[in-house]
Amino acid sequence: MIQSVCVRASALQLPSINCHRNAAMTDSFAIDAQNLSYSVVSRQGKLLPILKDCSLQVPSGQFWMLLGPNGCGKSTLLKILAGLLSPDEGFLYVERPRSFVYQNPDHQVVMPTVEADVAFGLGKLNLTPNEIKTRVAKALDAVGMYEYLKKPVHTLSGGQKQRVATAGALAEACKVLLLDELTTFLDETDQIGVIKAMRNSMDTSQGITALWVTHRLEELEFADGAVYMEDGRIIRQGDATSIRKFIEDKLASYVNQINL
Ligand SMILES: Nc1ncnc2c1ncn2[C@@H]1O[C@H](COP(=O)(O)OP(=O)(O)OP(=O)(O)O)[C@@H](O)[C@H]1O
Repeated sequence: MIQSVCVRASALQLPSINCHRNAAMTDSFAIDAQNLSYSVVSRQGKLLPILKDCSLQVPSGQFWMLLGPNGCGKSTLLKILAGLLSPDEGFLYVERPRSFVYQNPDHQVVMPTVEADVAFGLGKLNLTPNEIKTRVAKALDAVGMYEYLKKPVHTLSGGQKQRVATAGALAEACKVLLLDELTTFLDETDQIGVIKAMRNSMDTSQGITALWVTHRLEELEFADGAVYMEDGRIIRQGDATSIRKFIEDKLASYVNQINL
């Protein structure tokens, strides 16, 4: 079964995945993953577990973040939620359509102008030219980029490209946005611009759920909830304030240990 994932960059072959929706469990969650495991086989033929028994639930309409140390499995989990990788085991429900936005801003934008880029994914939807114009304008407005409508994309900063990519997903009326470390390559001003645009688009577009992978604790200020991972496992999930405190306490205890 091919998944109906809106992927912005060049056409990707999506693998098949077992998804069994259980309505009773998932009604209030746009993302509901239970006991997901994922392994790869090394060149030496050894099985390397990457995700171990991961369960998470993101309520519909909320903006959540996924945090954890380098290599703990955040991107792998996000790709499974996007349907780009298949888990070995577990139950998975993600509301459709869903869209995956990549980390590198230069991999996001594919058309010569902002307007054409945001309209890029709409071709398949059988819309009239007026409907396309309205969707593009609304999506660019949500991310604070409407005045850039006619600009060539090569004149945009990294953060502006990320906002245009996000607008592309919003224009396609995606229900779930999966955002992989959008602020990694950005300077501080662009980083704040992208996250504020994301928060604003969540507040102005109804019914969208987003999961945002980040390393930056300060970004939790913009989130409703968060998931913290370590070594392929989900350690904790909950409201953004309590997860921030949990991670800060962990960091403080680590610093204390190395100062002893
Ligand atoms: N195809 C693969 N083959 C071998 N190892 C892999 C493969 N994909 C991921 N890994 C390993 O799995 C672990 C998790 O990778 P992943 O990219 O999901 O982590 P991450 O938390 O997103 O890391 P980062 O924060 O550094 O981006 C890493 O140790 C990575 O090297």
